[in-house]
Formats: sequence, C-alpha cells, structure tokens
Amino acid sequence: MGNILEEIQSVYSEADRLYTQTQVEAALDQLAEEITAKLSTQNPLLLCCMVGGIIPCGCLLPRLDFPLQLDYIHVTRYQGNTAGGTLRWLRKPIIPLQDRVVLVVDDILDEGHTLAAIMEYCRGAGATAYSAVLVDKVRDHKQGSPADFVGLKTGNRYLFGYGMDYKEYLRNAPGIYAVKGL
Ligand SMILES: O=P(O)(O)OC[C@H]1O[C@H](OP(=O)(O)OP(=O)(O)O)[C@H](O)[C@@H]1O
Ligand SMILES: Nc1nc2[nH]cnc2c(=O)[nH]1
Repeated sequence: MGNILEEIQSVYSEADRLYTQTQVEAALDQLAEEITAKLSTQNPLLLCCMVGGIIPCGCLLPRLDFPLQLDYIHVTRYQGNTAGGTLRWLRKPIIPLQDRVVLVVDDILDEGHTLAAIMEYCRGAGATAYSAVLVDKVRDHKQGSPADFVGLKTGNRYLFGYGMDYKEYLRNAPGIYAVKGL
C-alpha cells in the first residue's frame, strides 16, 4: 500500500497543471449556460457516466436551474489503466429513455469509443440524445461525433483531476493535470 501512495504523491507533484480550479469552474459556468439555453424547456434526463462523470455532473447540476431528472450509466474501458481496452457495460439507466431528451455527461472525450457507444445505446432506446463533456482531448482519430457541449480542450496527454483518475486515484484533484511523460 505504501508504494502506491508514494507513486500517487509523486505523479501528483510532478504533473503539469493544465487548468486551475478557477478556470475549470469558469468553464463549468459557461457549459451550464449553453446547456440551459438549449435544454431548459425540454424536461431532460441527465445521464451521469460513472465513475469519471460524477464530478462534472455533480458540479453542473446546481448550475442547471430548471426541471430535469437524473440517472446514471456505467460503462468502462480503461479500468484504472492509462490505455483503453474493451468496453464493459456495468449498469444501464433505470429511468426509461423512450421519447426523452437525454443529456449524457462525462468527464472526458478521448478516442471517442465510450461516448459513441453510449449515444448509440440512448438513441437505440428511443431518446433524442445530447452529450456534454468537461474535457475534449484533441487528437487525430476519434470515434463517433463530437460532443454537443464541451467545457475545455486539451492536447493528447493522460489527464487526471475533476473526475479523471490516475490508477483510480486523484479523481478529486482540484484542477486538470497531465501526468509527466504521458
Ligand atoms: O473516449 P474514450 O477513449 O473512450 O475514453 C473516455 C472514457 O474513458 C474514461 O472512462 P474509464 O473507462 O476510464 O472509466 P472511469 O470513468 O471509471 O474512469 C472517461 O470517463 C470516459 O468515459
Ligand atoms: N483519467 C483519464 N481517463 C481517460 N480516459 C480516456 N482518456 C483519459 C485520460 O486522459 N485520463
């Protein structure tokens, strides 16, 4: 246990901070304004993508001051690793999606596999689906469509903070950081 905590401490202290907490909170304000303008009269169902979406979604909710419902979906393909693998569906939403406007909220759009699969699932279940991500990682080959609402853009680095993990730690880091060398 000692070793992993030392590793986490060293990754945190050597990381590059790409966005401060103040900058992330400003981006969340802007994201919420855009979502409100588009969806405030649509009685949307928000789907929080666990686990990483929990912080962006939790930060957005009090900024979205209109009628909405909340459920969650759990799909994972990194599982504590820094490279993605096969998608694993761990939990589908309980609230029916048929004829609903759905807003899928996640921490990061990277290669795009996760969000593309979730959007396909939502549309297949009869929803009009939109997506919101705190971070869009700029890279050449992406799966699926761009997100409808994007908070911040970054280069192609491995990120943590505001929901994003390094080996399941550091999701709670108050800013967006890039791991040194990754
Ligand atoms: O665009 P992609 O390359 O598909 O990657 C993006 C996904 O990766 C992360 O999830 P992860 O599988 O790490 O699960 P987590 O939310 O529990 O961290 C993140 O939360 C996104 O859902
Ligand atoms: N924590 C984390 N999860 C991801 N999933 C896809 N890309 C990333 C990333 O840069 N950081």
